[in-house]
Amino acid sequence: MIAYRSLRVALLGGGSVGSQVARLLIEHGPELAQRVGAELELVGIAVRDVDAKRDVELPRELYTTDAETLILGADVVVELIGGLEPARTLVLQALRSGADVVTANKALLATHGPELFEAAEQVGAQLSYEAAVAGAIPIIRPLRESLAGDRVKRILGIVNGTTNFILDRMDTSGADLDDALAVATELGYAEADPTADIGGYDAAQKAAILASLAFHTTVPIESVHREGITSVTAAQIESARKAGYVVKLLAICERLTDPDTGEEGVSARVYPALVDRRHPLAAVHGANNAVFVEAEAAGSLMFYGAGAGGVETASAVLGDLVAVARRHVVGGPGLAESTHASLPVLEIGKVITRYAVTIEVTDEPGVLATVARIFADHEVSVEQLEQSVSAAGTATLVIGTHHARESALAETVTALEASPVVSQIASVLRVEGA
Ligand SMILES: NC(=O)c1ccc[n+]([C@@H]2O[C@H](COP(=O)([O-])OP(=O)(O)OC[C@H]3O[C@@H](n4cnc5c(N)ncnc54)[C@H](O)[C@@H]3O)[C@@H](O)[C@H]2O)c1
Ligand SMILES: N[C@@H](CCO)C(=O)O
Ligand code: NA
Repeated sequence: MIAYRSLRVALLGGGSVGSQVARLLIEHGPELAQRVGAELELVGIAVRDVDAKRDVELPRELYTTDAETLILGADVVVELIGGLEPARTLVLQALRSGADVVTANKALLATHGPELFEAAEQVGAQLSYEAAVAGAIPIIRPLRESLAGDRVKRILGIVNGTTNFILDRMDTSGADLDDALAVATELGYAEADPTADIGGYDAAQKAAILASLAFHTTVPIESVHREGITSVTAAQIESARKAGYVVKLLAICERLTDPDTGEEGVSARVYPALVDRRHPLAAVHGANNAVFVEAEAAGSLMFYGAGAGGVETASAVLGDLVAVARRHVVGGPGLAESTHASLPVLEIGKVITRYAVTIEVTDEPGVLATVARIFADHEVSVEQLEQSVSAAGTATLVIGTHHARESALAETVTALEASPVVSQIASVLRVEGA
């Protein structure tokens, strides 16, 4: 029998993820000890209510409501409370005491990441967060370690399971947003208040985390352009399907050249976009997540799987826990967050992508020429045009553009709206993944 030293693990939060982390830590204790070279001793679980009813049965004496005392003397603190406070204060306390911290808290990292990483670096502790983006899917460690020698050009992520479920349901059944959301709620994917998911806030937090890591640059959550799925209609999805596209809520992190200065910058943005049905991201169904990474040398890589779920997310948390525990055994400082590139984060107007614009026009001679002139006047080049006669005297035009600057497209749309030949702009969607 090998006599291992023991590492004290304090768990903050015993909910969906926390309870599974605790269960697996207890059940797989001996095996994990061998992998780490030290025993992982779960010293307690901080919760709001010790007597709350729980799905996972664990020894009652593990529970406490006193998180501050629990973290004293811990070697590793696992934060699974969620939200900004008290999570921020507790994580800072833990790091300043020299403990390593593992968290799944995307809101905390996207909002207070720099402060927390600095606190960790000051004492040589490590802050790990694989579970914060795309749950069980390994994406943080691949970006941080496997691709550390490469140059990431672009990340296209389906990082919110609830909205992917809703859009997929709309695509496969023809349902409208409200009906698909109702199914997502019934099946337990969507929260009672679905704003964070359908408003794109959750995906924007993940975009900020991914962009910071991929581009070695601090990307504040405020600089992430965010549009949710609330205005996506069944009609948009239907016409996308007919044209060979699917609508996906994408978190996009991209290295690009500032069109005004010629200097390198980055963009982080979240919006529903058209994706070609032949693109690997189009095959991501239900509540699954996938992150498509394009790197200079590695080419295209896709990371796919369960982006949420208590036990699935616990897998990522335990992976981090084993890694930081090994470091405790071996010694040496934790891996600091790299922000050396410090690239400017460019506003949405400077992004260059493709667009599909659907407009309703009066069906008269010269209308097409007028519309084409508006695009040309704003230097937006038309790649494809499809016309169908919708009702007497009106026609629907679906115009696909070549790559164009977002600000030029916005000006084109404003000019179209003001034109007497245009009765309505039915839809403007970006086309991504090409
Ligand atoms: N559930 C998922 O599928 C999933 C996926 C990825 C990431 N995450 C992240 O994991 C974290 C935890 O999520 P969850 O779904 O397990 O949450 P949950 O609501 O199920 O659990 C939260 C736990 O924290 C405890 N808690 C709340 N306030 C507290 C306080 N002030 N002091 C002590 N304990 C307190 C609660 O008692 C509960 O045990 C969040 O950051 C979440 O974003 C969750
Ligand atoms: N609400 C999130 C959970 C994981 O962050 C989702 O739907 O993907
Ligand atoms: Na992950």
